[in-house]
Amino acid sequence: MKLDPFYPIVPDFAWAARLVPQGVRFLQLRIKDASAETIRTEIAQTMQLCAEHDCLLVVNDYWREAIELRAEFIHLGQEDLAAADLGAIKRAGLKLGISSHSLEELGNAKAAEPDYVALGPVYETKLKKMPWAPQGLARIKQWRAALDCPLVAIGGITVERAAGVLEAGADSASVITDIVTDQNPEARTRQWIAATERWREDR
Ligand SMILES: Cc1ncc(COP(=O)(O)OP(=O)(O)O)c(N)n1
Ligand SMILES: Cc1nc(C(=O)O)sc1CCOP(=O)(O)O
Ligand SMILES: [Mg+2]
Repeated sequence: MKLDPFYPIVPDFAWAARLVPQGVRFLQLRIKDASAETIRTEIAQTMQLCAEHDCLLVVNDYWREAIELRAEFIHLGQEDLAAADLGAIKRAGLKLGISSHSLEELGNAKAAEPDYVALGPVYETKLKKMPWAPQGLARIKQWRAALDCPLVAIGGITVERAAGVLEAGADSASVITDIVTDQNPEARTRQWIAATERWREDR
């Protein structure tokens, strides 16, 4: 499958409702610290929004809810993957994206036959403390050569860095901070869409 080259991640439906109408085609809903009821409501609302805007939605972490609500795509980190019922995910027809930060984790990810593998952090990220040093663009080339599925790059990516990441071989650049901390996140989203247009046209 071909991924859109721009892959923003939002923390809730309210953020999705701001960004998706700008022309986002590939989005992750990454909810943290919410009640079970809120999680289900937010996933359902964001699924409806994305369906209305022809945007492929990836639900982070909550694979049980994604199955129940008939979502299309789930993202799991390595610990999430180890704890998840991979058979149930596959039987439900959910597409699967998996994080990786080392060669060992790349091997774990490939063994799960994912629909994309994410490599991070490409650059230093301020979003969360990570035990891995920034991987850099050379690592993207290495991961690209080792994979026969799409590659997502994540971590510290800005609109100015997006072209370098995509030129290095990533199929999509994922981003949180560069958008959600911008003074005008809607305008920043449009800048991202314009900056990644060349890779969209190739598809
Ligand atoms: C595209 C993408 N890449 C990596 C992650 C991180 O997943 P994980 O390590 O499970 O951490 P949390 O995001 O769940 O805190 C991601 N969500 N998306
Ligand atoms: C949530 C997450 N996971 C990463 C990984 O490397 O697995 S990096 C990251 C944060 C990405 O956000 P920002 O664009 O703000 O740096
Ligand atoms: Mg996770």
